[in-house]
Amino acid sequence: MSRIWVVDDDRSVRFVLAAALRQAGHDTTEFGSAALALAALEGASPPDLLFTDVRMPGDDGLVLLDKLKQAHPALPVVVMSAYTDVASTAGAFRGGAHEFLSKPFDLDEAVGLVAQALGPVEDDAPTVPVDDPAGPPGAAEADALVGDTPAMRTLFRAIGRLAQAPLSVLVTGETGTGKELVARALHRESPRAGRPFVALNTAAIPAELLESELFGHEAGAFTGASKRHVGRFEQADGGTLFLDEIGDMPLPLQTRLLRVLAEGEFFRVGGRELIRVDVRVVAATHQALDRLVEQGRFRADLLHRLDVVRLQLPPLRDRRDDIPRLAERFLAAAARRFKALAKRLSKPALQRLLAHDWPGNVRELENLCWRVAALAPADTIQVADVEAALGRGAADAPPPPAARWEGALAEWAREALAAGEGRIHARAVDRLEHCLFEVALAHTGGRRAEAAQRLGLGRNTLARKLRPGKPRA
Ligand SMILES: Nc1ncnc2c1ncn2[C@@H]1O[C@H](COP(=O)(O)OP(=O)(O)OP(=O)(O)O)[C@@H](O)[C@H]1O
Repeated sequence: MSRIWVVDDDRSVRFVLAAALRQAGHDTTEFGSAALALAALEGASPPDLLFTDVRMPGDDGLVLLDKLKQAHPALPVVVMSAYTDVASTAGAFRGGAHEFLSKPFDLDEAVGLVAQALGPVEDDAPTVPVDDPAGPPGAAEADALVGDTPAMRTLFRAIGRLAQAPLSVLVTGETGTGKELVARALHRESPRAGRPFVALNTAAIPAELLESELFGHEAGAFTGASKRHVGRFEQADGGTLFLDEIGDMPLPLQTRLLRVLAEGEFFRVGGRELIRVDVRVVAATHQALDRLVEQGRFRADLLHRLDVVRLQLPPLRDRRDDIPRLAERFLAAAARRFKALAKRLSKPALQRLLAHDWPGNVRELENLCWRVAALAPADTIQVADVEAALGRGAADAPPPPAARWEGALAEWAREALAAGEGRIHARAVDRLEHCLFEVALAHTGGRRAEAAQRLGLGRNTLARKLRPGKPRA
């Protein structure tokens, strides 16, 4: 039985939610305002989970969230709101909300969230369908790594052993091979399992926000920092911090991370209070970090610090024998979600799956299974269904690198034009050259002649362009 608090000024919402939670076996307490909940916290231990409305007289739900996160960073808070715009959801998640529930919400969904939040992994584990007539799989089953090939058995043993040791782990492997799932397993099986698992994808956060995302900031630390923000390191105190795509971390931040890992303490951005944390870091990358070190894009000493133990995940094409079981698992999950009987693969359809190369690895297989589960007309999946789904999959495959930056450039240009900015062409060319020169010089260890040659530029041209005073966007 878990202790759950419900904070909402709307008595009827409080009433129905608390009743549903009680019916699910939880011990619930209701509060009509943030102040009442905070007052109760003074004398009592915190609940296991708290639901709060956003708009309330007095302190609103986001202020309450902020205060709670300062006092109890590991407490999962579910923010409820009738206003589901980006500002509300972003505000809630920036404040460290565990989940955002749009009002009116389904009571089963709210109750299911509790099970998900208080399961062995405390963070944003994939949602388990709560309305499953056959009973939802436990979080452990939903998160379990499927694999029976020698490579995976070796991996599972390593995870079992490593989970107990307080060592940093570097998980490497192509995209979609299950790096995050491995990090979660390391946490779930570790003595830290009762504490938070916090994940941060370094590549998904703009460089200028990354530092405050990791280490937090004080109110007024920079323009727009109106409130104190508790960073991921603090949120993960006592638990595990999963740093995905670590190869994309900008160099200055790598230096800071290295220091924090060495000393176990840091200041929030703009802060004076020294924060001590006990965090196990699991980092992941799909890039060859050793190559990035050679190119001067990744600090060798940080690599050594993170790479105490390395877990290399095999691409799916190197463990094709796992494909049938994985497909079965994903088709069963889709069937549960669609409230239907699981579809089966015909022999030729399975052969087609086995023959595919899976550049997107397990994630690609998972997506394909969901597509055929939804689209195949009969209970038995035919090879034509797989072909059709693979065809669509190709369109969803990640674009080649050049197309990726062209897309980003187009987006930048659209925004600049919309904002009425000037000198767009000159600024774009300037940035493009700056980026090329930086990478080429890093690649050649600062040797300009070689950098020019590799770029296909004359030596003098490069020297001229690198001359100080050249306008920069
Ligand atoms: N061994 C596995 N058993 C079951 N499901 C798996 C396995 N490996 C991966 N998956 C599933 O495939 C999807 C991708 O896995 P995950 O996000 O862990 O990959 P990743 O390597 O971290 O990807 P990326 O590098 O793109 O971040 C997830 O939905 C995950 O649940």
